[in-house]
Amino acid sequence: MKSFDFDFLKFSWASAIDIILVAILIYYVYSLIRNTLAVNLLLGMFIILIFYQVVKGLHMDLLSKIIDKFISVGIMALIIIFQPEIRRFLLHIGKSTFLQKNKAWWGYLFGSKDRERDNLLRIKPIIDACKSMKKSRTGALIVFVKFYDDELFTNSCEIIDSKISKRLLESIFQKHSPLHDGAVVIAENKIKSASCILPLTDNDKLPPQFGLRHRAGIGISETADAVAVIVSEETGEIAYAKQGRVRMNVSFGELEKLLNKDF
Ligand SMILES: Nc1ncnc2c1ncn2[C@@H]1O[C@H](COP(=O)(O)OP(=O)(O)OP(=O)(O)O)[C@@H](O)[C@H]1O
Repeated sequence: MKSFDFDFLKFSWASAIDIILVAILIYYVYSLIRNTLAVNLLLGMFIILIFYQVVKGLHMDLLSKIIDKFISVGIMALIIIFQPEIRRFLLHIGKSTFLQKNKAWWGYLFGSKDRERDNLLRIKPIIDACKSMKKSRTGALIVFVKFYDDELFTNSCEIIDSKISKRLLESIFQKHSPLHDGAVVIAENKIKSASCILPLTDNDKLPPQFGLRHRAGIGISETADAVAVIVSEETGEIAYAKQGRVRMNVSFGELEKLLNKDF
């Protein structure tokens, strides 16, 4: 009689590490795609995979061949569909490395006090502009990126490349300015461009009051390593978008802390 092979039940340290790493990977993927349409896509794939296993188990050759072909083409399709998530995932891994996380060490080696002071100086005009735009109910969308990606922004943007200033931000967003439509992009310590058309998020779980400005702010935080500050024209409320998630009603104290951390 044929005996069962229980070899696969042998458990080693390598298996334990393997399981832990897979659990961490699943957690990372889940936290990146949570509240996005990618969850539905992943669920759809999962259902197809289960169906494939059932069909294969029942030896339904024709159907399993069709699904097999579909899956092999599907891998390419998945890379295209999940391109923003894959990009974010890789950026996230890069940003979470030991040296990146321990900025104190970088600062110690390369003069953190100066950097902190520079940071506050650079953030202050933005906070002041937001305060005044909130008061005057001027809608604004400001995107912060570490490195300006020509491919992502130059198509629709008006290049500015100027020092960050409160009055410049206010005049860009005031209603009669020809540049007020779209987003301002701040990178490398400069107002790089204005009037930028950004990709809109297709998240269908956002509150109904979110219009295009909010959707564009959230959209760019999903597709690029960017954060966005949104000043609502309707309510004057400040929102902060990061990694596809949005924080509403952000106070100026919080905004300063968030920008100091992320920008
Ligand atoms: N794809 C886009 N990229 C950048 N900015 C955009 C985009 N689409 C719309 N906007 C900006 O959003 C403005 C329209 O905002 P809308 O009223 O739809 O937004 P909202 O999210 O409801 O915000 P508010 O509370 O300010 O009304 C446009 O005038 C334009 O400046």
